[in-house]
Amino acid sequence: MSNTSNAANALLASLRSQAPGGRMKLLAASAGLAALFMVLHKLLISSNKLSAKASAKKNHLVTNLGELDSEYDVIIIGGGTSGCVLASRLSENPNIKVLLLESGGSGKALIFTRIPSAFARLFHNKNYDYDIRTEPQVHAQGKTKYWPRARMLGGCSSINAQMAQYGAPGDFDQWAETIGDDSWSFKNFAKYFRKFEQFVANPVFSPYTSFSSPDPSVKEGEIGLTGPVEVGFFNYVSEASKFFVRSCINVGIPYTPSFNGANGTVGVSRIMTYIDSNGTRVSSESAYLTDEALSRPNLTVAIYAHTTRILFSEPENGNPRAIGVEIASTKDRDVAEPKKYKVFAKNEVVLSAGAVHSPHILMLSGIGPSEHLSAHNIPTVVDLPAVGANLVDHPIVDFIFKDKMGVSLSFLKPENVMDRLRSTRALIQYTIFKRGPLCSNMGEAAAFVRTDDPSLFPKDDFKEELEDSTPSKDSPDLELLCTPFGYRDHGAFTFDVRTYALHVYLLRPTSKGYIRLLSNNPFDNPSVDPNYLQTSADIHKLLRGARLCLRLAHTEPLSSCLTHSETRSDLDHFLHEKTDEELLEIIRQRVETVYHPACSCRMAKKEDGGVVDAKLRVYGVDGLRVCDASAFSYVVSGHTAGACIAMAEKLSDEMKAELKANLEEF
Ligand SMILES: Cc1cc2nc3c(=O)[nH]c(=O)nc-3n(C[C@H](O)[C@H](O)[C@H](O)COP(=O)(O)OP(=O)(O)OC[C@H]3O[C@@H](n4cnc5c(N)ncnc54)[C@H](O)[C@@H]3O)c2cc1C
Repeated sequence: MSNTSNAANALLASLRSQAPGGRMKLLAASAGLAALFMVLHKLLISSNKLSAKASAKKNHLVTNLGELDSEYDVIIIGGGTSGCVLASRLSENPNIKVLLLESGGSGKALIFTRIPSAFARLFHNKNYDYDIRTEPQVHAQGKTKYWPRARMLGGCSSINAQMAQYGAPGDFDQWAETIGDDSWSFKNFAKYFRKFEQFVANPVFSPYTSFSSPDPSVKEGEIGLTGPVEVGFFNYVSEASKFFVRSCINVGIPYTPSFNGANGTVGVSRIMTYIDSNGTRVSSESAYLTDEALSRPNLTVAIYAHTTRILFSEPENGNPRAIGVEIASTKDRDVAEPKKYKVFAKNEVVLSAGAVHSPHILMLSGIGPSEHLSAHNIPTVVDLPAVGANLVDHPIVDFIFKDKMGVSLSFLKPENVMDRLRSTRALIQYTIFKRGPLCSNMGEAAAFVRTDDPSLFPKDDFKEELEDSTPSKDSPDLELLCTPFGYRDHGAFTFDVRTYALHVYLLRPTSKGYIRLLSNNPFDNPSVDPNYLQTSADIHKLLRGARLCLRLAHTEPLSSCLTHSETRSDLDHFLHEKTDEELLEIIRQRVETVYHPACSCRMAKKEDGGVVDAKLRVYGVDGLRVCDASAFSYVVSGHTAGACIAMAEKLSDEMKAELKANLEEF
């Protein structure tokens, strides 16, 4: 409401101040279209709210925590990317009674999660985002960084950039080696990617076109066709992103039809996305918590149900056992003494609250570094120092250029009447055809490269030897991305000219940080420190990536798209003239999260800093597992949602088999 009236006021103001007689018709047309924009916008939002309310009612999402049963077979904490998969898959067995607890509401009820380009509109809104700020980054000019983390069903899959690239095969082989269990190796684990994927060919564009006439380089079986998560190439791709792909090929990055194949992920391509053929985001809520799943009598999904701690029994034969959870309504988060409820788990509790909140909840429950827990008056249940340690995140650096050819989508954040006209047209196009610029997922194309590739980084120009942190030679350590407009501060700041942006991020950082408690109030955010650029290798690899981005901006055909005569100091047309020292300082100043925190409860041997074993069971306690990005052994060389979904598919299969055996015993 406030956004639309702001737009209307801005439009009226510009009409009053600018309108000379000759432009009256254009302005009147703009006013008409802007009014239409507002009506469409309202209609979209209200129809979405109505259908969301209707569907919440029909699907019995529980909001009154007093209505919950006292006992379930399995309780899952966190209805995010991984939690929705677990709840849906486990409850396929009608004999397993499952409770899913989510701190937020429904994600698919929100219009800004549905429209692929709109996700940043939910950032900082405390009803939908935990609105986390990191500790000051010692190696990045002491600045704190904003970390969006979704509070809603679907979790971060409801607000992410929908890029469906899952990492490199070597990542999973390294997980298998780290934990000493071959079920995690790519050759065994890849079947879980195929299990969740439902590839739908876009008749207008697809590198594979269709499986009846596949691209010769793509083998059938390299992508799943029948899973719940629709993936494909239905995202909008701006002209500049197509030029980016060609410029990458021109500097020597090979074209690849698939980033997820057995041949590795190195190369450049248009990105496959979690956007369906109807131009709508596919989240793990929309894919797994279907009407059919929600109507199962053995599945209960409680929303606005914030877990305050896990409950344990006294140790009987050595280990304490997780027997249930304590919860409070998220709506009471500002109440001094919120009402608490207890729900018990007959078999297992699974923690899927994400890389920030899974270690947070463990520590609130007494599992973590004992001294740290005591400092916050939390009695230790298990002294497990690795909880919250080993946090790794992908750091990103952005470069912004002025667009010369009108290909930028900057108009989606309108600055003037012409922008409003174009965004109205885009909204109409989306409303009627579910196509067009609003279907941009922002990261439209990407390139994955290695910093030791001599064709991109010749030894004469890049002399420094950098430690190889990749798991195998087919794994990249840098990703280059293009977005169809430039922004800073995660979209909070845009430019008053049309812009285009290139970004580079480090895929295998060696810098490590932590998650720690700030207080013992379960509604407070924890302390988050990714420790960006702690190691010299990390910043020097980003420097190589920065040089490559700047080279691409000056390589045809992308170069002709950008106004290189532009001398504004907040744009980057002349950055390639800077010395390495100057560029290193710019990297320190600009580094941000690319939203992929992981490894804070990592799967590894206990003596190597592990929190969970190969079956994702927490060391030293029975009946408790962690399944989400926090359990990654190492962060994947790419985007993290796919590996979370596949991990949850794997655990569901294993738990179903174990629980079936248990149920048959009784
Ligand atoms: C802006 C953004 C863009 C991204 N872009 C991409 C991309 O393009 N492609 C990609 O693959 N990945 C992307 N990612 C990363 C990816 O989405 C995440 O790594 C992944 O979704 C994490 O899944 P998860 O299951 O670990 O946690 P989440 O999905 O974060 O789920 C955790 C859930 O637990 C809930 N929870 C937390 N605490 C409690 C509590 N106390 N009680 C009850 N519930 C609780 C949360 O509300 C949340 O729903 C992006 C992430 C963001 C934020």
